[in-house]
Amino acid sequence: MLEVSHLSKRFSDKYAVKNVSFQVNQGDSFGLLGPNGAGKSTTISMVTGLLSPDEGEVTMHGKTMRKHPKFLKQRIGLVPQTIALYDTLTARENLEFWGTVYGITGSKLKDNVNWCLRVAGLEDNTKQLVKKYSGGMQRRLNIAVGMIHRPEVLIMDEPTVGIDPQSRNHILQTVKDLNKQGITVIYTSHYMEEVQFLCERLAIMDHGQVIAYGSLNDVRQLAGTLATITIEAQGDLDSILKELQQDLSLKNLQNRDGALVLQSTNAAAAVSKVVLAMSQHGLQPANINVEEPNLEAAFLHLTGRQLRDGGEGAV
Ligand SMILES: Nc1ncnc2c1ncn2[C@@H]1O[C@H](COP(=O)(O)OP(=O)(O)OP(=O)(O)O)[C@@H](O)[C@H]1O
Repeated sequence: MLEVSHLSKRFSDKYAVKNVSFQVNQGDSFGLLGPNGAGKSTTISMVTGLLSPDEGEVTMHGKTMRKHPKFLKQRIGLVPQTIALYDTLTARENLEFWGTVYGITGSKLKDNVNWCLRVAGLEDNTKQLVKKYSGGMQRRLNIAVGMIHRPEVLIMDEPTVGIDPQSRNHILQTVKDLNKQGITVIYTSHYMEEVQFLCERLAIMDHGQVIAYGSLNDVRQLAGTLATITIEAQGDLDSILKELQQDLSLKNLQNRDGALVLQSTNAAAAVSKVVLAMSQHGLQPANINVEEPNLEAAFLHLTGRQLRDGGEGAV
């Protein structure tokens, strides 16, 4: 549906984006993950037609941004990193203003405004001036403004930067709900937890280049790390340990103080195998804990660096 192929952009003689390619399918929730300065915003600016690439092409439904900018811009919405609202207007007035900028008028404008207010969860606050809104509500309205022309793809450039954890969780849930309603989402972030929570497919960027690309599971497992599963149960664990050791997909099985500990590349399948074996031996599993390999480990493996310093960005 949306194809980014071999995009490059230089500022002076330095590459901000170099040979970046990825594909976003209809209904995807696609993540663009990378540390500050990786080239995410520059990529997004080219995908939305705000910046012309030095090389490469952005194509949607077979039409290129270079030749058909209007066609693509009508189908792409952008939620910028900074809040772009008039705080002396109400939410409805802000949406009406941005709607007219897109050339939408009359009953279509009214319908679109009402739809945006509903999906952003702001229906009860339409008459309040935006300057009276909390930071989280302003962020939600900022998202709504990006959707006023009802785009097929909504691109979000780090929409949770600088907001409190409660508002962040609300925004993440809003994005998830929008995607469930069929809106294709491209979500950029330097928080791996957000991308893990929201996205099924992703590209990791570093120093202007895509260094990993694919499904969340594929990218997570680039580091080669296995999920670690711990299942506590009362009873004779040693007898089922021997049986489970026959299954080559279950690795490093141990009986550790009344808990079965094992590793696997497919945690869900492993848990159901162990739980089934336990119930066949009359054991009652309790406290199942799965530690999945994560994107942080994949980034560390690929670059030798941490994606972030830690502390921020917990979901
Ligand atoms: N207009 C510009 N002129 C010169 N250099 C730029 C310009 N825009 C971006 N850059 C540089 O290009 C590189 C990529 O920046 P970009 O903003 O795309 O990264 P990012 O991944 O979005 O990071 P952030 O989250 O900090 O915005 C950085 O080194 C940045 O300093």
